[in-house]
Amino acid sequence: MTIGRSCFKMARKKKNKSKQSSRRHKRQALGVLLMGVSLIIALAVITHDLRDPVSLQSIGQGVVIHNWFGRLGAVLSYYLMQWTLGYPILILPLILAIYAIQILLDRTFDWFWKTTFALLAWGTLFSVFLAMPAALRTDGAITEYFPSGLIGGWLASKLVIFFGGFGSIALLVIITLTLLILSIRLEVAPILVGFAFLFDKMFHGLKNGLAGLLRRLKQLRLKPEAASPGTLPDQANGEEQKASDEEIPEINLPLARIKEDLTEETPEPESETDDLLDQLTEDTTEDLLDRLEEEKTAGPGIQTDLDSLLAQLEEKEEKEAEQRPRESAQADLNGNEAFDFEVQEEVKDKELDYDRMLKESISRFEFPSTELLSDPPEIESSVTREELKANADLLESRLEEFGVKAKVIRVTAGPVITLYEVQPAPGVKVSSIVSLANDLALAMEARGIRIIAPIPGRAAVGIEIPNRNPQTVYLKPLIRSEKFAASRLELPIALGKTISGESYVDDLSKMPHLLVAGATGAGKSVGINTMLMSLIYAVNPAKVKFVLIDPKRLELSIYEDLKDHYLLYRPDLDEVVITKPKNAVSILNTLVLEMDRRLDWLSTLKARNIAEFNEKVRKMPGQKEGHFRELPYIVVVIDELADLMVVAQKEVEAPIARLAQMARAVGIHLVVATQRPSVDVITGVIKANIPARIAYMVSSKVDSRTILDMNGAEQLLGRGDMLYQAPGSSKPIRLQNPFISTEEIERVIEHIRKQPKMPYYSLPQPGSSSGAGVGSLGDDRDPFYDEARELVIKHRQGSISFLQRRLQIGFSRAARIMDELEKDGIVGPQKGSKPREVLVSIDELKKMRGE
Ligand SMILES: Nc1ncnc2c1ncn2[C@@H]1O[C@H](COP(=O)(O)OP(=O)(O)OP(=O)(O)O)[C@@H](O)[C@H]1O
Repeated sequence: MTIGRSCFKMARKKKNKSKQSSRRHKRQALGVLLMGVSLIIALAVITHDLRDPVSLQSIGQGVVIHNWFGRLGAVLSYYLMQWTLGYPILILPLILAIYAIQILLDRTFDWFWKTTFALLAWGTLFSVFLAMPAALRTDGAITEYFPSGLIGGWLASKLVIFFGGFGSIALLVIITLTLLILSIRLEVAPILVGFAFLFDKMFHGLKNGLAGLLRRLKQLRLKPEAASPGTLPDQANGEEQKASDEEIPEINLPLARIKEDLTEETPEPESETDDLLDQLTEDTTEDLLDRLEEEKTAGPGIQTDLDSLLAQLEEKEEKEAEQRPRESAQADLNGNEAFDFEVQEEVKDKELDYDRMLKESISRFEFPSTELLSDPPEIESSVTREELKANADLLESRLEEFGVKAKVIRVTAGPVITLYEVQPAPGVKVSSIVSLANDLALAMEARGIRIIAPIPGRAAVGIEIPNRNPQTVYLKPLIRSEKFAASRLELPIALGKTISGESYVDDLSKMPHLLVAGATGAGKSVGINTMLMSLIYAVNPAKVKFVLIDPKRLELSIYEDLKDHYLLYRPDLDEVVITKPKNAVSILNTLVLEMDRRLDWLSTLKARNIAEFNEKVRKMPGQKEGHFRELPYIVVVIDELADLMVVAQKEVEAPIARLAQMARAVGIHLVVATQRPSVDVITGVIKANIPARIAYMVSSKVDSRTILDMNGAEQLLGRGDMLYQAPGSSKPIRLQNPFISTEEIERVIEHIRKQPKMPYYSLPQPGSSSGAGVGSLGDDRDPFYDEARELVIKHRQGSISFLQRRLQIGFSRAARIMDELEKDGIVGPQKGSKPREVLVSIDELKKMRGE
């Protein structure tokens, strides 16, 4: 039976694989074809030659064709160019090529349509530009449409006719600028600021120039009086001074003024020099040196002033030299600040982009219709009343044969099994019925009979007997059921139908983790698929993300297409649905980091759980954009834990145990499935922290006890027959899991794939030194240490708030990391409110890491 099932399964996998590969090949063929067509069009247009004939009919023998693609190329390029946009029609093959790339990569570029429209607009504009000379020459009466094409020619001629030559050029310039702003997001403000700055500089330059000229003119007028020797206090030098003044006419004007001031017995002659120096300090050193040169030529009479001037100049130079490193350091700092400002702006922009994209994706997201799911077959054989009555009588008589007097008081027929509630006669021990399970199965010709003794809350023993014609439970009616549709559950999962045929829905967020066990072929994979589908039908991809770990391969690979919607993955790993144990360990550790990060955020907002946190964030819209964002739930599915445990038990167990212990509050929920529910796979630590369990048919009582802590699962029928142990309830409930086919899943996934993409929810990157993050578990270092170190060095920003913002962690944690960084000599000590100095360069960091 099991062999049959696994054969069937293998065949299904094979079928899926070959279907996927044939689709991929068709797609690739189409992509290459389109690429080829685009290349042919482009080359035909580029090699268009006016001498070539323009009609296929008119082409006679012996005509030389210049076009690379012969007659067809000549005609094609003629119609494409002359009847449309002229040379700018090259945008057509360009658009076609982009489209072909999309097909080849099986991706839809968000910017495709925008770019297409932009290219069309630019093409048209260029075409008009090309036609402008002819239109201006002929006053709008164009007759030649080369190289502009008909469209450009017609538009250019109309422009010239209506707006005149100057008007149409002005209009074209305005349109070009508008298009530039729209298409390359050209910022006008910085250009205007640039112009303003230029004008300002020019204005000041002009003003200073004029002022200087005026000053000089004024001083020229002062010169004769200043040069009067009689006014000099030092009469002995009078003659010499006179001579020198004559020799050097107007150049020593400032000093002449000093001399003049001295004669007027100004109280502090030095202060005048200071004044002068003050004025000079406003000038550049070159100005000063120029002027000094001038003073030097002024002769010995003014030597003292020159000396003092020289001394002052030296002093100034020293000061300048001293200041230079500081200034450059300052400039560096400023540079850095500006850079960081840009970085912050960029980050902010990105955050705003993220929020905008998220908002748009949420509002435009359409849930899949239940029509995509298959209908249950119209006529399903159901058990008739008579049949049930006959079975009840048979059961009573069989029990009597074994010496047990009992009466069937109620019969409930489910889709797969029927529950007979039996009331033992006075004096009959319940245990005597329980021990009859196997004998009864034989007597009733039934496969597995499960006895519930007693039925909780009832004075009866339950005997579950499989129906002869079991019905399949379909997902569609369950999703449509009131229980599912009207549920206000955070993560509703349609688990199946109860024995009485009622829909059973539970909330994964309340479970909060789920252990699924069952022998191969018992229905685990179908069960996991129905869980994922339930979530897809109920929760927007912005609110829930899946991490899928599938070491068996192929089982969950079908969900790869949900990459841009529901999947959470690490771009640095080479797979989005994890199949390699190495990657599984890595992503599990990343999830531990994510958990830590979320715990931190929750504590910052004083929220007890993710629902409270999201509620608080919703109520602070201002904050939301800057700092906190609503968090999606994360559902981690591991389909076959045993396959991971075999390879790396310790590495896998540690993060699973940590997540199971602490992640419930932060919205990370585990669904762990295994076909080997033995203690080496479901270890005590894992089991103790995963309270909700699903047991499909297992092969032994021991397995049943490992998963449920009781017998019973070994009596299940397979094909989705299961026992669900809800956390906190004393007894498991028997459910029939809904069935979903691969085709249904494909249809739903195809629908989701067409929905607007969600922005990527980034997971924290595990630090390089801690390997795949495993080391961070036992390490004293903060798990964010490596990332923080890299950020600080890269952006040269040693501030706590920077770390808070970039890592989205609380203050105390960021401060702790900063202390660690200081201890390790990455940043300098705290100096007031300024950011700390970053002491290590990016190259040094690389060396530290041994790169
Ligand atoms: N809920 C269900 N209703 C009807 N049939 C089911 C149901 N679940 C599973 N089956 C049948 O059982 C087969 C095996 O199921 P499934 O692939 O889920 O088993 P499994 O437990 O995942 O096995 P394995 O461990 O080998 O992967 C399915 O192909 C399907 O025919």
